[in-house]
Amino acid sequence: MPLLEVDELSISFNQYSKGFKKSDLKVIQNLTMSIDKGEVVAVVGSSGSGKSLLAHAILGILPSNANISGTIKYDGDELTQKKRTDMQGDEIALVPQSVNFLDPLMKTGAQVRLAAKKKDAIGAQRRVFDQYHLDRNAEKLYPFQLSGGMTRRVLVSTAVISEAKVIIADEPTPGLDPVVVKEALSSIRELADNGSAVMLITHDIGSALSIADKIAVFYAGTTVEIATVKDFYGKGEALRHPYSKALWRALPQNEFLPIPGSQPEAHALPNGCLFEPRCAFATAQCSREMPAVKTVRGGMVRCFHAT
Ligand SMILES: Nc1ncnc2c1ncn2[C@@H]1O[C@H](COP(=O)(O)OP(=O)(O)OP(=O)(O)O)[C@@H](O)[C@H]1O
Ligand code: NI
Repeated sequence: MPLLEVDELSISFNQYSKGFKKSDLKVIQNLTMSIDKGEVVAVVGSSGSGKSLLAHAILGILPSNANISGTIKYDGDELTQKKRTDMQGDEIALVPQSVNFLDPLMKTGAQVRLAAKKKDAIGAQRRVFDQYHLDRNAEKLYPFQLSGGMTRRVLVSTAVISEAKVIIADEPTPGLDPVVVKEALSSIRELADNGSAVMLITHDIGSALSIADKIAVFYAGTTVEIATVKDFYGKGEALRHPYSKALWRALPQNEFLPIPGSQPEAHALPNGCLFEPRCAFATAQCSREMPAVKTVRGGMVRCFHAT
């Protein structure tokens, strides 16, 4: 049984435009995915595809104008707001996308200790800092005194010390030098090897492939494919969705072929398949209906024509 299970999740925002006409902006549609213990599932997709919103929905921190449908389950039970309060937030931890999640007025050591589960918070914090190559002096620094790489390691430390069973790392490596990226990624892999279920959110498919077990490909607020890392090779012949194949082929180390067109915006979504306007294989059915999720060769795909 998966530790975290998202089923047919949809999220929209109430918007009031001119003349007080209320409209509903759909940002996530019928999104389905799951993560097992010990597994890293990477969520890849371009900017605005709904990656951070998925993380925020799981953590129950969406803004109040969000409407949610579908279910999110943790260890078999639906994650209601009450269940989240009962768990006191220590089963699911976020490595946030923005350093703004750190308190600028609090020294990093004290901040990380707040998340500690053990009684000996200082000991636990020092062990985690050692593990992530943050020296003794680092605990006395304020967030603004940290380098980019140190900030990332402090953020990861917060998740590690919480001993959370589900860890969601939202874009943990932007703007870091390659050595630090590698280090941050391997520390995320370690979390899974120690038994956590990890969601790695990134727009960098290369990073995702280096540590993940599965890749969930997002497009315009839904999962178009979930494939194992082994399916990413050659010209993408083992992949199931035209968008995943195109993403793979667009990598510099592959054919570097750009995908014509752009991801539709939330206020102008197509009626049928969200990828239809850019798809070379689209038929009349694709412009009429959104394809349901199906299993093809052991992977999940949302395409009428996948074989
Ligand atoms: N509070 C909000 N009200 C209305 N729309 C929102 C709100 N928050 C996010 N959105 C919209 O939802 C969509 C998905 O946003 P999200 O932050 O999840 O994207 P992302 O995949 O994480 O992108 P990035 O790679 O840039 O971090 C975007 O189009 C965004 O503009
Ligand atoms: Ni994001």
